[in-house]
Amino acid sequence: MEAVTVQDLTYQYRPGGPFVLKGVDFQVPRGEFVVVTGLSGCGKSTLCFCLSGAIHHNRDGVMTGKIAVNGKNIQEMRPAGRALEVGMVFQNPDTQLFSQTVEDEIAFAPENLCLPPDRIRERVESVIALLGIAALREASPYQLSGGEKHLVALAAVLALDPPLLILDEVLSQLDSAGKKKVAAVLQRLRGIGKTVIAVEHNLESVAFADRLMVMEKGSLIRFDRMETILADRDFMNASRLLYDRKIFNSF
Ligand SMILES: Nc1ncnc2c1ncn2[C@@H]1O[C@H](COP(=O)(O)OP(=O)(O)OP(=O)(O)O)[C@@H](O)[C@H]1O
Repeated sequence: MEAVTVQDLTYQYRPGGPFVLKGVDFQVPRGEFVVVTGLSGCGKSTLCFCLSGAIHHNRDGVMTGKIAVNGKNIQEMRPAGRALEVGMVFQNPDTQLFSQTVEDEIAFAPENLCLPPDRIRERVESVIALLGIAALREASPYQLSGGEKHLVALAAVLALDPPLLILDEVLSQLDSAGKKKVAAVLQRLRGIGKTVIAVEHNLESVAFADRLMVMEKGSLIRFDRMETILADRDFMNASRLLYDRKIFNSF
């Protein structure tokens, strides 16, 4: 079964307003790692909000089309059920961090699901180990750097073990060592069968992805194997995507 099926998706932030997404159609099979890219303002974050169901918080918005996650219509799912199917890390992690300590932040969602205390502890410890953030355990999420906040938001989402992860520029605020570390974690997540849809501007750190989705002005203009698009010099130049010349030249 497909992890995600999107059919003729359109979105306006207000009735009669501009179409920020225009007839977007795609499918992502389970276990695939997809990177979404495109120039600023082309609709990547809006697509993420739609895929995660979070767009429902914007009451003025008008969404048409269909989104199915693991065969279930995302619009018809309750928030608790949705959180078990899809986890999203927002571009601005401040919007999703609210606990006193990093440990509490990670434990929050499993506690809300009323998991037994030993299973909560087990999940907290396993994501702390997976992301290598033991040193941040007692820290206040508000006092972390932008990159650390993204890591903690990712940890909190992983604590629910959702099969689909939507990541909106989680690597962008990390230094190059941090990028490598988190990219390795993302590859590991793919290795354990997670489906990942990750927005990134700079393709260098995510060159391991299976497929690349390129958006332009609310439309999906290309969705193909990562290496195929990177090797298409005319397309890369015309679409002004950010790439590292060393990678570009290696294809
Ligand atoms: N809350 C909002 N209300 C109205 N318009 C919005 C809102 N959020 C985004 N937009 C508009 O929707 C369009 C797409 O924005 P979006 O944030 O999805 O793009 P993006 O590709 O993620 O950009 P970036 O790479 O800069 O994060 C832009 O024109 C933006 O101004």
